[in-house]
Amino acid sequence: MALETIPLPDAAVALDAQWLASGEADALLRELIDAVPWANHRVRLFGREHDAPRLSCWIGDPGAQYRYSGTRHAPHPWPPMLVPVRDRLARELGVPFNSVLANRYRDGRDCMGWHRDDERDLGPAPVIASVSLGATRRFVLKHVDRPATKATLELVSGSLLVMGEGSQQHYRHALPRTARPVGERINLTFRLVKGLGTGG
Ligand SMILES: O=C(O)CCC(=O)C(=O)O
Ligand SMILES: [Fe+2]
Repeated sequence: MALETIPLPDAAVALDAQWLASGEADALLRELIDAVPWANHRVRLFGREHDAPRLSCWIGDPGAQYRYSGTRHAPHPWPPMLVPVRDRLARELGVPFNSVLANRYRDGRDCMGWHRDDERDLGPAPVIASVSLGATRRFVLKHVDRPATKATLELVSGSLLVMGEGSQQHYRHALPRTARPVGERINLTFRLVKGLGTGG
């Protein structure tokens, strides 16, 4: 693993452009397209509900619930091909990830708006491991208090982006839409949901 630090104040962010070999990344993309029950999640924007511009699936250990649009959702069980990926990330990063949000961007119109992954269930300083498969897409980070402090990263197939301490507290991130013709992409954000089984 060759993680390179992205120099951003107040946050530990690192990128390994070649965490998976390209053949491995291609195979995983194909397998996940078939194995995952992709669905349109609903998102709330300015008080109104819309279909998110992407397909998603929340995957994890039983009890690793996920909140969106004000509702708690039970996780889909781990598809077998994600288990070695999760275990390798846990080993290399020292974080016992128990869930992953899988997002599927069918083309350049699919995207994700500015947000933070700062759900209370992830604790005050979550480490999020983001694995990208398929088409290269642009990923942007912007400091919450200083909008001039930002970074633009090209997330290629097989890359691993680690958003560590401070990254959710001090930055927002987004995956903008693009008019360029781009193929399909899957992104996997591995997370550690705390307090499993407490029901709180
Ligand atoms: O698709 C990406 O690279 C970003 C996904 C993301 O930010 C998320 O799942 O919270
Ligand atoms: Fe995110």
